[in-house]
Amino acid sequence: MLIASLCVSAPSSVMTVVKSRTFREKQGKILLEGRRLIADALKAGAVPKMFFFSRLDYLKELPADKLKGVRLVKVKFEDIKEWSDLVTPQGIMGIFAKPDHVKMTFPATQLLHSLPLLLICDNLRDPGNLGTILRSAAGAGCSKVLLTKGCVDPWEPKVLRAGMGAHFQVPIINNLDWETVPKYLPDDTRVYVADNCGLYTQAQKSNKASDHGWICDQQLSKIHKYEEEEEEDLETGASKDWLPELEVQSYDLDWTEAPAAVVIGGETHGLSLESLQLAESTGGRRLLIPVVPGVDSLNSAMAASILLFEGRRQLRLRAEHLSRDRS
Ligand SMILES: C[S@@+](CC[C@H](N)C(=O)[O-])C[C@H]1O[C@@H](n2cnc3c(N)ncnc32)[C@H](O)[C@@H]1O
Repeated sequence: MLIASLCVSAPSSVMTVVKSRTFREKQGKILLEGRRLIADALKAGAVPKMFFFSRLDYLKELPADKLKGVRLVKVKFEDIKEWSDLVTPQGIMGIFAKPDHVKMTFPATQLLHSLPLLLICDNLRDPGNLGTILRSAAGAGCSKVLLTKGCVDPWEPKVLRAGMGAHFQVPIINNLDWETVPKYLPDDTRVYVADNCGLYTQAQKSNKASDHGWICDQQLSKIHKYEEEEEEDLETGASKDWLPELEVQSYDLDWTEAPAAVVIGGETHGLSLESLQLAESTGGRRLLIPVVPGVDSLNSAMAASILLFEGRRQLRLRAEHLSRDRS
């Protein structure tokens, strides 16, 4: 085992580079911290390039065959403490090649409990929220998590910290354009959008998409926005996308009869038009978690968790009924 002692004159500036999105994107490398996360990454087949550690014991806990050809650098615990994002630094950090979900091996127990339930994150910007969502998705047995362009990088240290190992339990497909999302969905998937519709309002009579039945207040405001844009377009002759009509249903009514994907909207702008269009084209609906009047919306991670565990409950109930019918 070849171990180098690193003379780092400005450790914090080295780590600033290693933790930056530019480093991850240009170099295709990520930083992982902590013994458990590093062990999970190695088990999943992630490729290590370099380890910083303060005690040899920490390296001995890792599988020796995975350390071949890896640069091993012994540093002072004070350095690790300075670089660390953890409340209790664990004395080891590793630089890995950015994992590719196709080449990763996910834990057998996770695969055994995997359900025809997917999650799509639509412009989620908050690292803590995304990490929490990934952890819930792994816990609920989601088969995949798709992140559209505009979401925070899942390999950012704060996302990794909140994810608590979920990155190596469930496949995460990142940086997707909406046009490519359907390629990652199983056949016949219905896409449902999580929608904090607020108060329902009987749509006023008009010739627009709001003609039929009950729709969300929020949807009405979006419709007004698109109507204004449409009027502008009449002058230029350009045609605009129309606002999809999607039924609203309470999240606790059955929605898992086909493979289901749930879209969670971003913290600031909520759901995108593209997510509504995909839901409409796949026969999906809006899922509403009813809240007490006057409460605006739930935090996106909370809403995602409620919906995913409800999806899990429904799928397990269906499986139980099926097995009872067969016996
Ligand atoms: C904080 S909310 C978005 C608020 C945003 N300002 C808006 O007006 O849409 C983030 C996302 O969480 C989900 N969400 C929040 N509350 C929900 C509820 N009561 N029912 C279903 N989904 C909800 C939705 O996907 C929403 O887009």
